[in-house]
Parts: sequence; C-alpha cells; structure tokens
Amino acid sequence: MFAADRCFPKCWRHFAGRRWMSMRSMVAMPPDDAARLIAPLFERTSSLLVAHVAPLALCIFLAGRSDARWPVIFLVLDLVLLVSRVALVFTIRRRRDPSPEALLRASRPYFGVGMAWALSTGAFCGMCYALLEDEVSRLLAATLAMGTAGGSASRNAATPFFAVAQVAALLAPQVAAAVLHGSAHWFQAAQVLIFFVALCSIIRRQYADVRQILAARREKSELAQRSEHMARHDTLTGLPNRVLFRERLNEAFAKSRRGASCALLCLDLDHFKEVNDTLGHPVGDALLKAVTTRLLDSVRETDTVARLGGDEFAIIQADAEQPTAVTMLAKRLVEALGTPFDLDGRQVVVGSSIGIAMVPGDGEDADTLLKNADMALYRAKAEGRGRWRFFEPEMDARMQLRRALETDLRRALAMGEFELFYQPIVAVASRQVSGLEALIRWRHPERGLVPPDAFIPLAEETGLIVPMGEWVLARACADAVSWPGSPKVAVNLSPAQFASRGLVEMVAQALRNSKLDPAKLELEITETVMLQDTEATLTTLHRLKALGVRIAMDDFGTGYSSLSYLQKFPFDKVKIDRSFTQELGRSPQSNAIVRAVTDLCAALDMTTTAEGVETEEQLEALRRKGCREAQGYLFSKPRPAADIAGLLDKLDRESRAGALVSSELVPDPLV
Ligand SMILES: Nc1nc2c(ncn2[C@@H]2O[C@H](COP(=O)(O)O[C@H]3[C@@H](O)[C@H](n4cnc5c(=O)[nH]c(N)nc54)O[C@@H]3COP(=O)(O)O)[C@@H](O)[C@H]2O)c(=O)[nH]1
Repeated sequence: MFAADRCFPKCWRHFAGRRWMSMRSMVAMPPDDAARLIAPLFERTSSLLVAHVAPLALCIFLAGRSDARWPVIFLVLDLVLLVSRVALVFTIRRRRDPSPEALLRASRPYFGVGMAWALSTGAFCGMCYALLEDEVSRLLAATLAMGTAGGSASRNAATPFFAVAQVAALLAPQVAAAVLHGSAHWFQAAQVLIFFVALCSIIRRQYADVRQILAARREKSELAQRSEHMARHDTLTGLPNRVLFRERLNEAFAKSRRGASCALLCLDLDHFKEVNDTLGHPVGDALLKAVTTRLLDSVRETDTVARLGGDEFAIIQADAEQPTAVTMLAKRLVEALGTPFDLDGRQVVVGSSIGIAMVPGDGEDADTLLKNADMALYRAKAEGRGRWRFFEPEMDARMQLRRALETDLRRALAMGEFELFYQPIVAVASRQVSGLEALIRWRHPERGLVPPDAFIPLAEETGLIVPMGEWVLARACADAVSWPGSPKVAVNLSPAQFASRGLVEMVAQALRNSKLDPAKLELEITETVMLQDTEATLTTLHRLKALGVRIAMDDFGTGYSSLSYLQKFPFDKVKIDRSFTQELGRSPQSNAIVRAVTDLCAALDMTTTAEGVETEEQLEALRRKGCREAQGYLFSKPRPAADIAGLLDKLDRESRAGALVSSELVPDPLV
C-alpha cells in the first residue's frame, strides 16, 4: 500500500489543498484509529465477491461473443486475484496478535492485491473499449469500469489513498481508450474524468466525516480514562487514593489466601499541620509531593504507596514474610522523612509515625487491617512520634476503653457532671490570697471524682476541650464575682482552644455575662500555645490583653522554655513549674533556675508564681529569691467552689495572724 501511495502523483495528494488521501496521513494517526479505519475492509467479503464476479461475467460473455483470446487471460487473472484476496482476508481475520499495529502490518499485502485487481480490471475494461468494435461490449466494459470504481470509492473511503488509487486504476484506461478512439469519443473521456473527480470528492468528504467521528470517539474515551484515573488517584501526588488502595488491599488478601503475606504500614506526618498553618498551603502541597517522592524511592516496585487524605499515607509491602523486613522498611521510611526538606530554598523539618499490621494475622479483611494499623499508628504517635509500632491485640482493648471514655465525656458534658475546684495563690511576702486557680473535676456517677489528667488529654484530642473550656470560663467568672475581697481567678486555656475560632469573643462574653472586672481574670497558657507560634496566636493574645485580662505563662521551665516567648509577648505572670519548686534547697540547678527566672521576670516587670509549694522551707527559699507569689498544698489543696468563701476567710485570718506574730517578733526600733 505504501507503493500505491508513492506512485500516486503529488498533485493528486494535494487534491483540494490537503494531504487527505496520503498514506502518511494514516501512518501519522494513532495506530488505534488507523486500525479502526482499516478493520471494516476485512469484515464483509460480499462486496469483494461482487467486484470480482462482475468482470468474470463480462470475460465469459466476451469469450463467447468474440474470437479474442485475451479475455480468457483476464478471466484467469481475476480468479487468481479473487482467491488470493479472500485468502488474505481470512488470514488477517485469524491473526494471533490482535494489536492495531499487527493489523496494519497484516493488511499491507491485501492492499497490494487490491491494487493488482484494480489495475487488471481497469486494463481489461480499457482494452474492451479500445479493441472491440462491438458497441454492446464497449458499453458493458465502460459500465463495469465506472460501476466498480463507484463501489470501490464507497467501500474504501476510510482509506482514501487506496480508494483514489483504485478508482484511478479502474478509470484511467477508459479515458485513454476513449481519447485514442478519436474525437467522437472525447465526450466519453471527459465524462469519465468528471466521474473520477466526483468520486474523489465523495471519498474526501466521507473520509473527513469518519475522521471526525473517530476524533470524537477518541476524545470521549480519553475523557473516560481521565475521569477513571481521577476517581482512583490523588490529584496532588498522583498516588492511588483510598478507592484504588482498597482494591489493592483486597487483592493482597486474595493472595494471602493462596499463601502470600504482606504488611500494611499506615504513615502520618508529624507537624504537618504546623507547616500548613505557618508556611501556607502551597508549601504544604509541595511538602506532600516531596514526601511522595521519598516514599516511592524507599519502596520496591511491587509495593503500593497510597495517599489516604491530608498527611495520611499507606503502604502495602508485598511478600513481607518476616517482621524484620517490615521493620527495615519502616526504619527506612522514618529516616527518609526525618531528613529536612528543601522547599524553594526553605528548610522544612517534619517526621513521621508508622503503625503496622500484618497479613495474615492482624485482620481478616481490609477494614479490620486498616483499623488495627491505625491503632498501632496512634500508639506510635502517643509514644513520642518518629516511631513505628506493630499492632498488638491489647491495643484494641485500650482503644475500646478510649472510645468508651470519649462517649462518657460527651455525656458528662451534656449532663453537667463537671465541677470546678479552686486552689489559692498567695503573695509570698504577706501570705495574702491574691487569686485562685480554677481546676476542673469530673464527678462521675460510678467512678466518683475524676482528676483532669484522666480526661483532659482525650478532651483535647477530640476537640471536646472547646465546649468544656467555655463552660469552665463562664463558671469561673461567675464564681469569682461572689468571692470576698475580690481575688483574681486564673483559668487554664488549652492549645486546642487557641486553635479554635471565637476564643476572644467567648472570653468577652463570659466577662459580660458575669460582670467580672477583666483585670480580675487571668488566663494561663502553656508553651505549646506559643509553639504554634503563628501570627494568629500572637494576634489572639494581644486581642485578649486588649480586653483587659491578664495573661500568664504556665509550667515555665518544662518544655522548650524559649526565652523568646517572653520577648514576643508581654506576659503579666510566669508560673515556675512545681518540679523546680520541689527541688529547692536540694538541687543547686533548681535553685539557680528559680533565681534566674525570678530575676529575669522582675526585669521584664512580670510577676513570678512558684507552683507546688508544700513546705515552709520551700516558701522561705522562694522569699529569699524574690519570688512574688506561691501556690501549693502548703496553703491549700484545690477545694470545691462551695468551700471557697470559708477558705478565703480562714487564709485571711491566718495571714493577719502571721503578720501580727512577725511584727511582735520584730523589736520596735522606737522602744
Ligand atoms: N485546659 C484545662 N486544663 C486544666 C483545667 N483544670 C485542670 N487542668 C489541668 O489539668 C492538670 C492537672 O490538674 P490538677 O490535677 O487539678 O492538678 C493541679 C493541682 O492540684 C496541682 N498542684 C497544686 N499544688 C500542688 C502541690 O503542692 N503539690 C502537688 N503535687 N500538686 C499540686 O497542680 C495542678 C495545677 O497545675 P497548673 O495548671 O500547672 O497550675 C494541670 O496541668 C492543669 O493545668 C481546665 O479547666 N482546663
């Protein structure tokens, strides 16, 4: 067929200014499309039979009508070509390789034989016109040439280079014969030429229609493929999403039933939220892409890496016979993600935690396996991040306890089972109460009084701390207005409350409702809040301060204790953690730290309050170091709200008595 293309004059190929009938136009198109155009040629053989039977019949007719022997030669040639063509059609239909490329290769000889048929039939019709003097035979030959040309044009319009070549081969001898016959036949030659041009135009139009249909079909199938891909892949990273991941996990289960094993590793990025919040979402997205590259570099081709959402990734490690192989992969992943990322010249440090569940063993189906790997991940995170943990059945029991506690907490909040206890804060010099810290308790119907350590961490994780904190604030403000002597009330704010919206409005509302003087409310925040170190945190702190309330830094000395926090925000008070107070007099380091913090805060005009004061010796040491306030069991344990008026009265009397005793002990200089 390439030969047919080559032997066709260039001017014809440029018919109407386009290379539409060029073989190259077909070679250039996607093999799928080219194969679709060619395939129908081999599907129906009836039109082929007609194309061969008509010249055969004319040969037989002429052989009986004239003495010429040459029609017999054409008869034999036509029969040979018919048999070869039909044989080729069946060979092509039965080819082993169904690919479009194979079809294109296999169809080449067919086009060659097709051209041979057109040339021989055209020559036969031309010779009839030129050599026979019988008008009927000449008419039959002209009709046969034009009829087969019309049939060929319509049958092969999808392969225009072939259709035009065949039509030309069938009609050219007719034109030549008519021209040679003399001027009386030139009208016939002109008619055949016009017929040829008309057929070319029909072929061209049909081909254009077919191409359009093919393009629309291709676009539709590409669209379907794209939406199919999008439905099963994560758009940001290109990794399999939850849907495809589930399918792969189910496949892994099916393989495990045939004896194979695998491991599921659920991976979470540590501090991803901070990166997103502080550096913005574009950096967060770039980080996720960089993480994806590192994950893919760390696994084998047979493993599956998927993004399940946010900063959650999952890996199916195929053929993980031994836990050691899984441990090695987990170690590799933690190390890979622990190395700082360079994102547009910015160094970003995150880490990862991994929970692992094994197949078979840790779950009978995908849901259970995922749940168990998640539980192991939860444990890995709870143990300090940057770690991996294998699932253990006891984790399930713990998780169920945790869930039960969460449900119980929600119920307790709705039923009003929380209470506030208060612990006094006293001035070191005078022992007078300057304020009281509100400390939440849960009066559980079965478990009795539950301390905050048993439920605050879970309330923070689940977000329940936000409504709980709102209640604490409203209750504490309402209680404080009734206290004799108007001491301040200190309320703990959790980092989760800072992250939630509407904190400032909530504080303002509590003050409005209770009519408490804002200067009497002290909000205690921990370093974790400052660690969130975003502009938003500082703005919130300044807005709170603008309400007139006081802000205290709690548990100072425990976490990172960055002095820059004190520089970034003008705290009213710094509370020294009880771990330092309790070592006073025993540890030179604690003595030095308490002294340093006290001096620093005095210089910055901030009050220092020492927590956990239990002995007179500790109080005396604090007095010597210039600490202004103290809080601890020495003065009182946290007490229920109902006891506070009495407690304040008692402590007031004690401080007056203490003052009297100390003034009696001091000799009067005037005496
Ligand atoms: N976000 C909120 N957190 C709260 C709230 N209420 C309490 N909490 C936090 O829970 C933690 C534990 O509190 P609690 O069991 O009440 O313990 C407090 C005191 O009882 C204890 N303390 C005080 N003096 C002494 C002492 O002399 N010895 C000793 N062993 N313990 C003592 O310290 C806790 C108060 O600590 P702090 O808050 O740092 O001042 C605790 O972290 C609370 O913050 C709440 O409503 N919201």
